[in-house]
Parts: sequence; structure tokens; C-alpha cells
Amino acid sequence: MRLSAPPQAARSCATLSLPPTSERSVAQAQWVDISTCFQVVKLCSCLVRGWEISIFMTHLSNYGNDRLGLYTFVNLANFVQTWTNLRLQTLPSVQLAHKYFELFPDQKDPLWQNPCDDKRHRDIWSKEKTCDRLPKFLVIGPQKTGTTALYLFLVMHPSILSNSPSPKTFEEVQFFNRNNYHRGIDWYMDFFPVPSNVTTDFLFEKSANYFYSEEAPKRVASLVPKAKIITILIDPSDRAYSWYQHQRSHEDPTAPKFSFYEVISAGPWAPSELRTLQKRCLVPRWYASHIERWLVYFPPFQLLIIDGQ
Ligand SMILES: Nc1ncnc2c1ncn2[C@@H]1O[C@H](COP(=O)(O)OS(=O)(=O)O)[C@@H](OP(=O)(O)O)[C@H]1O
Repeated sequence: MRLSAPPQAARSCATLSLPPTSERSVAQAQWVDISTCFQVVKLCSCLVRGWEISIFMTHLSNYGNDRLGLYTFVNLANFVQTWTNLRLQTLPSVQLAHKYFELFPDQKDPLWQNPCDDKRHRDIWSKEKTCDRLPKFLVIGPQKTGTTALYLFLVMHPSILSNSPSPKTFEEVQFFNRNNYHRGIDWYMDFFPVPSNVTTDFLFEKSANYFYSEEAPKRVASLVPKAKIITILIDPSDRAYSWYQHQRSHEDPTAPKFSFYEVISAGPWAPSELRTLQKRCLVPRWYASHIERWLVYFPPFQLLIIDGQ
């Protein structure tokens, strides 16, 4: 929404020390309640002639805020129309979104939180929904260390329940590491059963790519901060060789073109497809770096490292 100040709105603004730009965003204000919005409007109504102020409703990261945000925004618009001379204009939502993310590029990537962690959000959370369909622990990989075997052993226990399979990635949901994350929490929770007893049932998920994902630790910590994190480690060279054989047998078009020795010894001038294969083969073996990243977001007692050798 854009506010254009018509001539009538010209007032004494000498006390305002706003820079003389023709377009000034006031969206930095996180509109938590209506009174904050009214302060913003008060500011807008005091601007010199010809200035324009762009107001965006930020995308907020959980259901509670989204609902309050809409309510706030409607009331803000009503207030401006009723009590000021400011003229309201708007653009198609996609254009607004482009503009917003130009101004705040870091907010392109949302960070989901558990809607039930905050009482204010829980109070307005739909009665038909539950926050219990979230994992209590995660098996994060890395690939080829015996994670499938661990997964199968775990689901034999009557109180341990895992997600339903994904049509694309089989038993792995791969939510926290990839673009599935942008499908939102409902998409993720739909993979899990509703536990019959929240205290004694343990939901879990195994996605072997989480281990070395740059994004996963932060995202997991935001949504399920109390989750236990399980990783299995074997000799990194055994893991790399197993991964290479896995790629060959799973019809990776690049892997059959190169021997394992070529993959692990490729230098900076090797063909890019070989360098890419090498990176995918070897990056997960930097165990210490990846574990350090998880430890930024989780205390050590929440992390279990299993010797899979
Ligand atoms: N119980 C047990 N203990 C240790 N290791 C085991 C176990 N069961 C399977 N394996 C070996 O684990 C390799 C597969 O690992 P993952 O299941 O993690 O692979 S995957 O990432 O899910 O594709 C795979 O290694 P490769 O034989 O080199 O392919 C399995 O042989």
C-alpha cells in the first residue's frame, strides 16, 4: 500500500529529521499492535508535500502473527482513510511482494516457529489443528552411514512413530534442508500421525541430508528447539566410497563416467561436472565443521553421535 501526501497534508514538519527521499519505507516497523500502527500513521500525516510513504504488511513467520497482522493492517487502512488527508493507493500483490523483497532481501527465507510455543498464538490457533505432529527427534545422517538401518530398527518400537513416505524421497521428508521448507509447517506436519499419547509417543524423522545442510540446524532449532539430534558417523573414506557406489547404482549420469579415484583426486581444473560430483561426495565428510554448525543451535546434550563403524 502506498500513501501519497496530497497538498492538504502539508504541515509543519520542521521537527522531523527524515531524509528528503521521494519514497521512504516505514515498513521497518514491525507492527505488533495497533497503537504502533497509529504512531506510524501519525508520522505519515506530518510529512511535507509530495512525499510518498510505502507501507507493506510484512510476511510474519507464524499463524498467530499472520492473523494479527491482517487485523492490524485493515484497521490501519481504515484509520488512515477516516482520520487523515492521505490518499491510499495499492499495487497488485505480486508487484508489492517484489518491492518488499527488494527492500528486505534477507526476509525472502522465512523461519518457521512452532505456533504453540507462544500462549498468545496458541489461544488463537485453530481448534482443529494440533502442534503435536512434530518430531521429538531427528536422524540427520549423513548419507551412507547406516541411517536406513537405524530408521528400520527404530520404527519396530511400538512407541516410536515416523513420517509417512514421500512420493519423491521415500522415507525421507527432506523438509529442513531444501525448498520443501517453503511449503510451510502444515505441509510438514501432514507427514506425521497424530500421536495417541503425546507424552509417551515419540515422532521422529530421518533425512540423511540434514547433517551437512547449511540451513537445517537453524531451521530445526526454530521449529523444534527441544528435539534430540542423532547422527551416525563412520570412517569418512568408507562413507565417500559407499556414496560413490550408491550414485552409480542409482543412475546418476555423471558417476559412471569417472572412477572413484578420479572423483576424490580431481583438481581445480577438472571438468565442472566432475568437480560437482567431488563436492557432493566429499563435503559431507567434514564431520567436525558440520557438527559445529549444529552445536551453534543445540546444546551438546541434545546431540547424540553414534559410532557406526
Ligand atoms: N546395521 C548396519 N550397520 C552399519 N551399516 C549398515 C547397516 N545396515 C546397512 N548398513 C550400510 O549402510 C549403508 C547405507 O547407509 P544409509 O542407509 O545411511 O544410506 S542412505 O543414505 O539412506 O542411502 C550401506 O553401505 P554400502 O553397503 O556401502 O552401500 C549399508 O551396507
